[in-house]
Amino acid sequence: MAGDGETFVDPLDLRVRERNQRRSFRRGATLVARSTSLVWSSGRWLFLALAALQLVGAVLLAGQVLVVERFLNAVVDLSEGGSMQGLVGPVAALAVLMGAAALVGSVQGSIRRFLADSVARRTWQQVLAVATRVSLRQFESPAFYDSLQRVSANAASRPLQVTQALLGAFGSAAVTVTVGLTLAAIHPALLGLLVLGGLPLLLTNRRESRLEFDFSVRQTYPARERGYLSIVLTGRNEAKEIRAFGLGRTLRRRFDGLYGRYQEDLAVHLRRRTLLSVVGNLASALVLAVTLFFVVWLIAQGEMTVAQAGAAIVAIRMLQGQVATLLGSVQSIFEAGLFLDDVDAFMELGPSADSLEAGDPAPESFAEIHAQDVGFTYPGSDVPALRGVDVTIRRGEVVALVGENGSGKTTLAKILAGLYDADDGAVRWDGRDTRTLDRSTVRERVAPIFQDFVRYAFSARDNVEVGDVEAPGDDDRVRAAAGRAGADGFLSALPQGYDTMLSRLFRGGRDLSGGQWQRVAIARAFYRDAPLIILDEPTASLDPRGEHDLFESLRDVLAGRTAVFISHRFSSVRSADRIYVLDEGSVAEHGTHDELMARGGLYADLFTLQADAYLDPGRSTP
Ligand SMILES: Nc1ncnc2c1ncn2[C@@H]1O[C@H](COP(=O)(O)OP(=O)(O)OP(=O)(O)O)[C@@H](O)[C@H]1O
Repeated sequence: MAGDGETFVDPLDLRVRERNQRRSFRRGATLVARSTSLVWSSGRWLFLALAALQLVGAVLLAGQVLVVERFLNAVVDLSEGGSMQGLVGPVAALAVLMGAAALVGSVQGSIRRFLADSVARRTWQQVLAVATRVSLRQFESPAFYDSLQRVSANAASRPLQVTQALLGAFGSAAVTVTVGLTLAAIHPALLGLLVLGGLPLLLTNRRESRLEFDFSVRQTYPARERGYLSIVLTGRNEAKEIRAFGLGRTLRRRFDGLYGRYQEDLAVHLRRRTLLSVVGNLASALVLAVTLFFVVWLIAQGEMTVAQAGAAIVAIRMLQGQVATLLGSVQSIFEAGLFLDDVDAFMELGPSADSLEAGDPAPESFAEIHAQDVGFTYPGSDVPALRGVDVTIRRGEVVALVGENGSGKTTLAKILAGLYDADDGAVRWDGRDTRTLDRSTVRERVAPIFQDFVRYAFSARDNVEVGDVEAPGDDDRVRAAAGRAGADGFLSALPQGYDTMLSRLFRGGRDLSGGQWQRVAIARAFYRDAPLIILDEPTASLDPRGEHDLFESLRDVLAGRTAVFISHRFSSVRSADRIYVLDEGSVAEHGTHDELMARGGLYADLFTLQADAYLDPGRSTP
């Protein structure tokens, strides 16, 4: 991953890396080739059209220089007693050329904007395709996550920068060559003076861009602080607490203080930049004055006509602007280089994502799933989350996982759901190691609902249907699943029924209570026609009656399907066919409720603790 190992990558470090990256010719050539292939693959016809228009634009500019010479010749003729007619041709040609250049410029602007958008779209397609397919394990790696964040944060602006810079570089290179040749044809020495005139601007521009860079590095951290405060001050979730604790004024003052300091720094920075720019332009103007004297001298020597001199001056002004654009574009390509590196590193994850989809499809159903001697350690962690876990789940059973916080229940559920592969041991479906099966088909056979299920800002119907997006939308099935999860009543009563948007973020949207959301999530699992359902604390937000009803009807609702559920409420667990008690990543004991109570081990302790707390008001709940 971009060579960062597992460490957190601070955006500030990135900017410093950006500044310190090699700016060799080779790197520049690689980046130009990389940018060209990105832009080409996003819209080759638009790219070709732009390149052609740029050539046309360059020729039109060179043409203007030549026509200026003819125009000045006609002016000189006029002053020496010639007729006005001689002026008509050059003036008309100049008007046509300038009009055509303006037209070409505006068409280019529109095409460039559209092309930049196509590049952004293509980048998003590639990044999102990889982001939604890579192993979940990648999300445990800070380096991966940082890379993903960087790529997505930049995906909106950097493709535009790459496109503009690339086209800017091509365009100004074309103009520099054509107008430069025209100038050299007038007098070769003028090219040397032109380079000399550009030198002060080049030096001060470099210095200016360094100043700008240092300024933005210095501002990165306070800008992030400001950004965070603005999120807190405007966030929907934070709004309650901001009011309850009266934090608004204090946080606003903090935000404004940061802004004030930023503006003070900005004023100093802008003063420095202006000074540099004035120095650069004065020096350049000085060289221009020398060039003008030189031109006058050439005229006096009879080596140049007045008309040629005028055309040369026009060409020099044009070239100065073009050289500045060329330098700026090259600078921009280097700046975008790290983004392109990030995208490439990210794309390399694509093939490893594909390898997860190799293998036979998982069987439609199973007689027995056996997690055998399973061990698992989260990336970046030293302590295993699971060790030698042995769990058997037979078709049609209801199996419960219990244990204290952090004992490994959710981790085991994720492995059973095919979201992680075990590091040691194996999960076998009727004897077949799931690692040899196409993982996407294993996931299709499981319907898991985790504690932190997603509350999609979609309609109520969509919130149930996300349980099985491949299935053709079926209202009856949606209602049936919601009914089994006890959600049909309140969803039907919403203003637009199942079409109601379940979020206040959108017009006409409604929010649900925590318990209602949990029922919608359970409906999602029931909607999926999977042989195995995994419910991670499905009743945590349900009221006691809701919880009781759900477990009472669980076997009916499952209709022969197998369920693994995790719960801290022992009252809901006791009816399970088998209960596995996890302790620090291992199975401490297992059996039915009666067997485990008779054994008098950890389960019996925890059960008694909870039961006593309900019965004896003097004791606190565990
Ligand atoms: N993403 C992660 N990265 C590193 N360690 C993790 C991660 N998720 C969980 N862990 C660790 O793995 C262990 C098992 O966590 P797990 O979430 O499976 O426990 P749990 O039994 O489901 O807990 P709870 O009852 O609180 O939900 C814990 O020590 C936890 O700190």
